[in-house]
Amino acid sequence: MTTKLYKHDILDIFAYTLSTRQLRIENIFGEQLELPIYSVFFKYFPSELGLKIVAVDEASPSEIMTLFFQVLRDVTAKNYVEIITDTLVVKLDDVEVHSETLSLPVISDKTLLIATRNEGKTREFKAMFSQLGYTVKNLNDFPELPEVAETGMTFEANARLKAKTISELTGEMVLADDSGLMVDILGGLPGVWSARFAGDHATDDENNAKLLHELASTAVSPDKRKAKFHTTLVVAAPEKEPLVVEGEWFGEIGTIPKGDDGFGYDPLFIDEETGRTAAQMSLSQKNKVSHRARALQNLLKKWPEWLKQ
Ligand SMILES: O=c1nc[nH]c2c1ncn2[C@H]1C[C@H](O)[C@@H](COP(=O)(O)OP(=O)(O)OP(=O)(O)O)O1
Ligand SMILES: [Mg+2]
Repeated sequence: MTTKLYKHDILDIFAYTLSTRQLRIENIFGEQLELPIYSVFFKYFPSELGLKIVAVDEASPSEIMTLFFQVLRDVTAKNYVEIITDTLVVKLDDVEVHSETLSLPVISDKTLLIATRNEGKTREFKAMFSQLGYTVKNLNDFPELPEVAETGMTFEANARLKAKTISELTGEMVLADDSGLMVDILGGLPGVWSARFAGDHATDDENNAKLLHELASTAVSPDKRKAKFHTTLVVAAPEKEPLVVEGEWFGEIGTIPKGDDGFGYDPLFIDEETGRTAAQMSLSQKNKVSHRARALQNLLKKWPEWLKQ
């Protein structure tokens, strides 16, 4: 007897299994497999549905979410947008996919060009977008594309400049990120000049040293070292009005650099929630709380409407 598994079956099974931590799925022979979710050997059997089950063992929430999207795509052989609008509530520790029409951006060949040469940003975007099935490329993959002069006085102006210029040159949909550190006692500096705080071709270490120097005389107590990271993301595509979102992350500036992860001012930026510097966080930890992660969450909410433009 062959059990027909349709999309809603799979969704029900997934929602049930992930909530009960038991993975229960009927294979094409109608046998039910009761398996604990996190030591699950979740095997697809080839069937007329074209369903195949992949071994998932000790998977992390993001890996299971990737599997979840893969199952949905395999079962319906459709792209994310159709599938996601039917997704049930799936709770996985700190990753939640809601049933209302959450649509994920659909990019034809699943490649997204980021108008940046900053590998620190790119590493974070790669981690975020790979969970949604996309390959991220940046301007270092296209050396023939020009450096865009950031003549804007705001993050949005610069992000628009970067996204629009590269989109017009390539005819592609392009995401740009203009971001920076804004320190209260410095009146919001270095802000849009964060990359050039210590001079036109300053390194991260030089920028951090300048920041410590600027604060040494004026801001001894922690309450005088309040700061935030800001990101403005702009998506530009031919014949469309650009999509603009932003995100912020609050904290304070440390007195000595701590941590080896991240990039830019991360070793000096102390997250207000955890008291750890951004450089003391792993990539996935930072990608849950950072200004960039928050901006991306805002982007994913606005994306479906923007795509229909
Ligand atoms: O998560 C972050 N953690 C630490 N520092 C950060 C972060 N996000 C931006 N920042 C700093 C780095 C750079 O000094 C400036 C961004 O300047 P910004 O012009 O947006 O980037 P960029 O010039 O390095 O590369 P690009 O313009 O090609 O995207 O703010
Ligand atoms: Mg820049």
